[in-house]
Amino acid sequence: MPESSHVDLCLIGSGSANSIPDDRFDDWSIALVEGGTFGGTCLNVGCIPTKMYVHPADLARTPEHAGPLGVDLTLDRVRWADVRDRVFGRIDPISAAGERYRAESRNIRLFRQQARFVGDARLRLDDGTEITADRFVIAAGSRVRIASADGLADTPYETSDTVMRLPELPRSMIIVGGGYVAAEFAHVFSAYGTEVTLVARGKALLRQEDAEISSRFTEAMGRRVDLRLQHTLRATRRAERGVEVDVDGPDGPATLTADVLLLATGRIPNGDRLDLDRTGVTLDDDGYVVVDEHQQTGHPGIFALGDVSSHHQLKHVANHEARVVQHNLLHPDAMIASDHRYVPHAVFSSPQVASVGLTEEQAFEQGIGYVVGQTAYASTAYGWALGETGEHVVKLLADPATGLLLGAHLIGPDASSLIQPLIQAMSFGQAAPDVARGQYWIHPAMAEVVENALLALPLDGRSAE
Ligand SMILES: Cc1cc2nc3c(=O)[nH]c(=O)nc-3n(C[C@H](O)[C@H](O)[C@H](O)COP(=O)(O)OP(=O)(O)OC[C@H]3O[C@@H](n4cnc5c(N)ncnc54)[C@H](O)[C@@H]3O)c2cc1C
Ligand SMILES: NC(=O)c1ccc[n+]([C@@H]2O[C@H](COP(=O)([O-])OP(=O)(O)OC[C@H]3O[C@@H](n4cnc5c(N)ncnc54)[C@H](O)[C@@H]3O)[C@@H](O)[C@H]2O)c1
Repeated sequence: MPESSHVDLCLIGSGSANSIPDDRFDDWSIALVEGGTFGGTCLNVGCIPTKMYVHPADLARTPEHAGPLGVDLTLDRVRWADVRDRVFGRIDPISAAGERYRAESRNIRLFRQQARFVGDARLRLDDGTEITADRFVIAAGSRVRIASADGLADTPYETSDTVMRLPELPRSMIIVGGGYVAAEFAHVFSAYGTEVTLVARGKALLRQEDAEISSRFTEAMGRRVDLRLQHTLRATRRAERGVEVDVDGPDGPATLTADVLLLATGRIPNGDRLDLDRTGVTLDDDGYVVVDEHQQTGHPGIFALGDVSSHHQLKHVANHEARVVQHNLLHPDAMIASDHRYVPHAVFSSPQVASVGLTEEQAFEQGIGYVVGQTAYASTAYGWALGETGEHVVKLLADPATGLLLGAHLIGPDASSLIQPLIQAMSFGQAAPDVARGQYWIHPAMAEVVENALLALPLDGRSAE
């Protein structure tokens, strides 16, 4: 007969929720339910392995960047199997050790199954085990969205879940999508030597970015891959070697062939697979669990965090929300709110892109007054050292009345790190002139491009005070 148990806390998902139980929860009885690979998306198939593929890709492009500076280098080859085995030789043991640690813990019981709600605060696992709990945390993440195309069911294809474990480096690859995943893998595989065709239905790549950044990125990627913008996927089929893909573009239909097809067409939150209506938890129109500022769902004592409830679908957001939920579980009478005011993101492609706050288009559409300050990497001393030619920029938007930053958008080397003082300025309400002149900027570091963009804002030295 299937067992049933009652616990103080039930966590659904071992990604970000796994960081919640620390020694303050030692006297809580906890159930941790995980139906997939222990550790979730970021560790196993997301942020961490992808960036471990991006760094070797950056290295593989060194000869391209060194030549114009007078250093002739050649790339012999990328040893795919060694790259892959380094990545998963590092990650798989971390996942296994994390699982072992939880499985052996005194007060936490690990259930390695899929779960669904079958009643009010009542969860059923695949083997029939039922768990009731005083509090639940739904941290079930998201899954790959598969684009539809005739014949896809009979065509071999990869997604971000599988492509990093390919047995060998493909000679050619068709990537469908124009967002984060497509941008990062187009960089990785083209740098490794794969012939990449990138099929995107929009007029540009990374269309959620500020239009100027998206357009600069599209232009740069267009020089590296066979870029098919405004193309839709119609049909796919298995070919003698690899796949054939029929697409429709502005010049009519075309058939593309490649060894491998990679679908990078977004992610769907997993709330739809939990029968949440049985426990009074609602989903919004896009399928995300609805939570309040305390990360609490409509059902008191049931919290949600991360990709299952956050439109951002970013690990640093899931981590922040996990800290908020952790506090609110421990201090139900003094709950704290999540801070989603200035959520940054970066695309680890080449060039890198990083952004926080409003794009110029959003500021315009929302009728918010703004001024723009923009500086090219090429105009700073370290930009000269790098041989920058003007395509990489820092673009800032600020409120002309207060000098407070409204948005920051970077494209170029180390954009994901260079943006941090701008995230800090926005988070702590520091006005642009104060950030520019209230501290030293190391000369001649690349960060001077940020200083110069702050100084380029037409603000007459205005500060928030
Ligand atoms: C290729 C890729 C690259 C990425 N790169 C970055 C990046 O560079 N930076 C960044 O900030 N973000 C990145 N992300 C996004 C980031 O990985 C996610 O935002 C983050 O991992 C979400 O964490 P989570 O805890 O919400 O969900 P997850 O880590 O996905 O955890 C959810 C867990 O719940 C389990 N589960 C789901 N349903 C059930 C069920 N019914 N029963 C039992 N268990 C269940 C799943 O198996 C999973 O292990 C990337 C994502 C991808 C796909
Ligand atoms: N560096 C990072 O932080 C990072 C990296 C990778 C992934 N992620 C996270 O993972 C999520 C998923 O990434 P993603 O790139 O898959 O999603 P995305 O939402 O960034 O991009 C999806 C792309 O697929 C296209 N698309 C959707 N349906 C399509 C269809 N039927 N036919 C053709 N094209 C279609 C969209 O137009 C878009 O260009 C991101 O939203 C992001 O939150 C983050």
